[in-house]
Amino acid sequence: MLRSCAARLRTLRVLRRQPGDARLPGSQPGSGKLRSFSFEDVTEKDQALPKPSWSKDLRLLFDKFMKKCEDGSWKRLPSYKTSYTTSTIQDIRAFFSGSIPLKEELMSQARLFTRSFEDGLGFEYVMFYNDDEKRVVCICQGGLYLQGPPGFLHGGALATLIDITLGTNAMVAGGPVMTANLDISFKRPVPLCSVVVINSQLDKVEGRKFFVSCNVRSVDEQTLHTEGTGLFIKLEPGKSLI
Ligand SMILES: CCCCCCCCCCCCCCCCCC(=O)SCCNC(=O)CCNC(=O)[C@H](O)C(C)(C)COP(=O)(O)OP(=O)(O)OC[C@H]1O[C@@H](n2cnc3c(N)ncnc32)[C@H](O)[C@@H]1OP(=O)(O)O
Repeated sequence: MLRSCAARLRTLRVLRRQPGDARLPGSQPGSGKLRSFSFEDVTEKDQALPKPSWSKDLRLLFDKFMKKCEDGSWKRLPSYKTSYTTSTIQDIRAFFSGSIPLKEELMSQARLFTRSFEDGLGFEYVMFYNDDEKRVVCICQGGLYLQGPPGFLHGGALATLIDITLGTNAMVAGGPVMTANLDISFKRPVPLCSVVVINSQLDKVEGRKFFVSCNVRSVDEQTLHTEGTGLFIKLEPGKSLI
């Protein structure tokens, strides 16, 4: 497994040097400098689709869940490198009542943490949502740059994946939320480059409070790696965050 990860790393290093790389909108490829930027420049590519860096396990799981999407009971959730799309930036600013602390030019350089690594080296994941069951499943593969103990996934990386899965579950049910509390029990370490499944469930909604829980299991479901619960608070339009 680690050997295939190393091969992917070599391939990615070669790919990284190719010209015309538009992964960082606003940057001149190869110049190392940032040019002035307009949001219209963003050509967002859906990151939650198969890539060469995906392992066979991740591809098989992806196919399995795409099959479940065919009758409409499950939906694949697209995912982008920014936390927003070109058309929603004004809505987001209005929603947060001007309390986004970054200037627009810097905002244009900001990236969703989990989509900031090069393909295969960081977080590779796809989420699927079942509206009737209020469940979100995240299939994910933590790459070589997410190491904690030698050969294993960093606990903070796993906590991040849990946070975005639980947060997405709350968000698809109730709109924009922020994490107020996360409680995670690490039971068995996750081997680096392996694939795990985060199964989350919306347990309860009390006013603006969304209570969500999850477990993290190996692909063969034999190993329970982690359990977690989270509290997410629905944001109120116009209420400043800071
Ligand atoms: C149009 C916009 C669209 C945007 C779309 C963008 C698309 C993004 C797509 C990417 C997907 C990402 C998914 C999200 C996952 C990442 C989340 C983060 O990292 S987030 C980053 C990390 N997180 C942060 O940085 C958050 C920092 N914290 C905060 O900003 C605020 O504390 C708050 C917003 C969480 C709540 O503030 P506030 O609105 O003023 O709330 P109140 O004081 O009024 O309380 C309301 C109720 O909640 C209770 N309650 C509250 N807190 C707690 C608690 N800890 N413990 C227990 N309970 C708590 C409180 O007792 C009350 O209960 P009750 O009396 O009604 O019964």
